[in-house]
Amino acid sequence: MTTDGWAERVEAALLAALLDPPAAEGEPVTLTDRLSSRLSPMNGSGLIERPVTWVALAGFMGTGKSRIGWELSRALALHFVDTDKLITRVVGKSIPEVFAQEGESYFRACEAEVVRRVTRLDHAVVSLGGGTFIHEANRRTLLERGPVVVLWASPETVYQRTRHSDRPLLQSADPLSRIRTLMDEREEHYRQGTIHVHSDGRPAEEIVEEVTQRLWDWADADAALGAEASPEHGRLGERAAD
Ligand SMILES: Nc1ncnc2c1ncn2[C@@H]1O[C@H](COP(=O)(O)OP(=O)(O)O)[C@@H](O)[C@H]1O
Ligand SMILES: O=C(O)C1=C[C@@H](OP(=O)(O)O)[C@@H](O)[C@H](O)C1
Ligand SMILES: [Mg+2]
Repeated sequence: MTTDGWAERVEAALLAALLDPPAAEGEPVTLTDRLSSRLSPMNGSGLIERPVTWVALAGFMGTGKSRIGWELSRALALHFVDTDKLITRVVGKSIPEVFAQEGESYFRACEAEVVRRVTRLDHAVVSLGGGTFIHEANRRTLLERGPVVVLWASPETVYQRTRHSDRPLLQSADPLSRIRTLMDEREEHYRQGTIHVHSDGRPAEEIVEEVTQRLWDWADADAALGAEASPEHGRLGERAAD
């Protein structure tokens, strides 16, 4: 198994996924430049105040990472990256095809590379796959980069939300038992996230609202901690406004 050339392909896919239309002649072409140039028109009417300019969403399958991540990115006027979609784009196969034809370990290697790349982005909401945060190196890289919001749901909710999908790890004669077992195994890892939000029986807008509020609380606490360490750090100008 090899992921040679992956860094370049992931970079190209990130650019393609985030940039529409493609760069015109004379426009900045690095990812960071393009991200800031794409966001700048929104600054015309004043500052955009956000709690953060980067956040990742983790949690079990079906907790709503992809959907809530997308809606959160709209609410915060940030770009959106779903790591599974990125892998699908780079490999040219669906996630079930990657698992069936290349194997899970290949998929995990792709995931690790994608984590390294998306943690170098700014102005982005990143929705992870359900297994991404389970691997220690990914977890460390993500938590060093910024807050990781973990979404939670009961096994029954997960089952209802995933029963008509083709998630490879849930192809079982008894998917509910499989969900329970896998969730038990993974729980201790998910607990290491920064912020925890329940998604059972709640509409997406309510979840996005709670996530946003909790990110503000986190950012304020972080700024207060920084101010204690160094009085310069906590000033308003240091917050994630642009
Ligand atoms: N809060 C919610 N209430 C109802 N359905 C939801 C909610 N969040 C997500 N869903 C639906 O559940 C399914 C799985 O959500 P998804 O975002 O793909 O989860 P994940 O990325 O965590 O696996 C999708 O059909 C999605 O629209
Ligand atoms: O939990 C997992 O290991 C997986 C979760 C999936 O993503 P979602 O959590 O978005 O369904 C996808 O990455 C892959 O099927 C493996
Ligand atoms: Mg998803």
